[in-house]
Parts: sequence; C-alpha cells; structure tokens
Amino acid sequence: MLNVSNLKVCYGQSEVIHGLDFTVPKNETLAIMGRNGMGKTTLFKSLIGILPTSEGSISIDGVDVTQKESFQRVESGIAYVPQGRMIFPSLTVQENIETGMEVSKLKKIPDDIYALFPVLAEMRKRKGGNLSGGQQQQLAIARALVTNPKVLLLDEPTEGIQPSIIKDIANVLNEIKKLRDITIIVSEQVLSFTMTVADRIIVIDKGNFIHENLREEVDTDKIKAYLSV
Ligand SMILES: Nc1ncnc2c1ncn2[C@@H]1O[C@H](COP(=O)(O)OP(=O)(O)OP(=O)(O)O)[C@@H](O)[C@H]1O
Repeated sequence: MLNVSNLKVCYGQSEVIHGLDFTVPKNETLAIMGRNGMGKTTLFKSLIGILPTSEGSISIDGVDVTQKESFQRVESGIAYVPQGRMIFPSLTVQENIETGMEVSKLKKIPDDIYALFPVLAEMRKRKGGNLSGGQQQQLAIARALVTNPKVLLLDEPTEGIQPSIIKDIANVLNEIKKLRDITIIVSEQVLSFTMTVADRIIVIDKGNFIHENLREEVDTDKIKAYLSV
C-alpha cells in the first residue's frame, strides 16, 4: 500500500503539487484524472523519485522512501510505467523486459508475464522500436511487473493508443489485480478506460485534488466536466 502525506513538488520556485494527502490500499486501483498540465506526471515522477519532493512524505507498506533514490524505491516495491512508455527501441522485447529483472534477481522471465502478454512472447526477438504503440505499452508494463512491485504506477497508459487496444490494456490491468497483491495507480484523461479499471477516481486540478469518488458512485457527467473545462 502507498501512503502519501502533505506532498509538495516544485520546479525551481514554482510549486506545482500543493500538499497532497492520499492512501491507496493493497488490491485497490486508483485513477488520478486531470487535464493536460494539471500535475499528473509531476506527481508520478516525485513518487518514483525522479523529481525531488520539497515537503511531505511517501511510504510503501510502512517504509518511508521519501529520501531514497529511484532505484532504492524500486527495490522497496514501487514500479513506474512512464508516459510515452520509454521502452528501449534498439533492445529486443526480451532484453527490454530483462532490464527490469536486476532488482528482483529473477534469472528468467516468468511464464506468467508471457501469459499476460502473449503478443510479447511472439515478438520476443523483435526490437522494441518496431512494436506498435499498444505493444510497447504492454512491454513497458511487463518490464515494470518483473520488479515484483507492491505499487504499480502507470502514467497515461492509453495515450496514443487505438481504442481496441485500450480495451486490452484495461483487461491486462484487471488481470494483474486479480493475480497479484498489488496497488495500482493510473493517471488518465480517458474516463471510459478508468471506469473499467479503477475502484476509485480522484480529479487533480492545478496540483490539488478537487474531487474523489468510488467508481460505483461516480457522476460521469461531473468528471467529464472537470476534464473538459
Ligand atoms: N520541467 C518543468 N519545469 C517547469 N515547469 C514544469 C516542468 N514540467 C512540467 N511543468 C509544469 O508543471 C505543471 C504540471 O505539469 P505535468 O506535466 O505534471 O502535468 P500533467 O497533468 O501530467 O499533464 P500532461 O497530461 O500534459 O502530461 C504544468 O503547469 C507544467 O507547465
């Protein structure tokens, strides 16, 4: 589980995340939704330790990671699928996945990874750069999963992906949740997607949380209004 308390993040003198508090328990999928520029990527980068926090704390399963480097946070159980996927284009699919395995000390890519992503098994010898956007997204998720995360962060996983494949990504996230004891946090702008994966939806606006609801209680018109203003 992830616990974030009074998190503030700045670029120079400019504060972009203004003291966020939230807890995401095990076996919950949380969607953080907001328009472009509202702070989703900044929040995720600070959770994984790419950006420093200027105030507040982040803990994973009760372990405070606020002062830790990114690689130490990964060891503590947080994994990150960045916006734009950022797979290694000149490495093969298999090599891309193996880059995630140093942390978990796995010797071989576990069968359950290829069971989740059969297309990656078929393409294991292909270069990452030759995959479609949806396949690269699956590869980025596979690479994150082999670190055996307790908390999986995905920054706008549907961006630039065609609708039929968006459904596949949703199915995969739901399957991961079923198979593992995991906390999933996804940042998104696509409400139809979050309504199929999230247990809870929070809306972020200019670095503040302005709305929160359980999926079954969500007023979709209200969220759409927040996303389109
Ligand atoms: N490197 C940077 N230096 C200064 N300001 C930045 C930097 N990166 C982002 N910002 C600002 O921080 C705010 C939040 O941006 P952020 O990228 O986190 O938003 P986002 O919700 O992830 O949007 P998007 O969907 O476009 O990625 C914006 O006002 C943006 O201009």
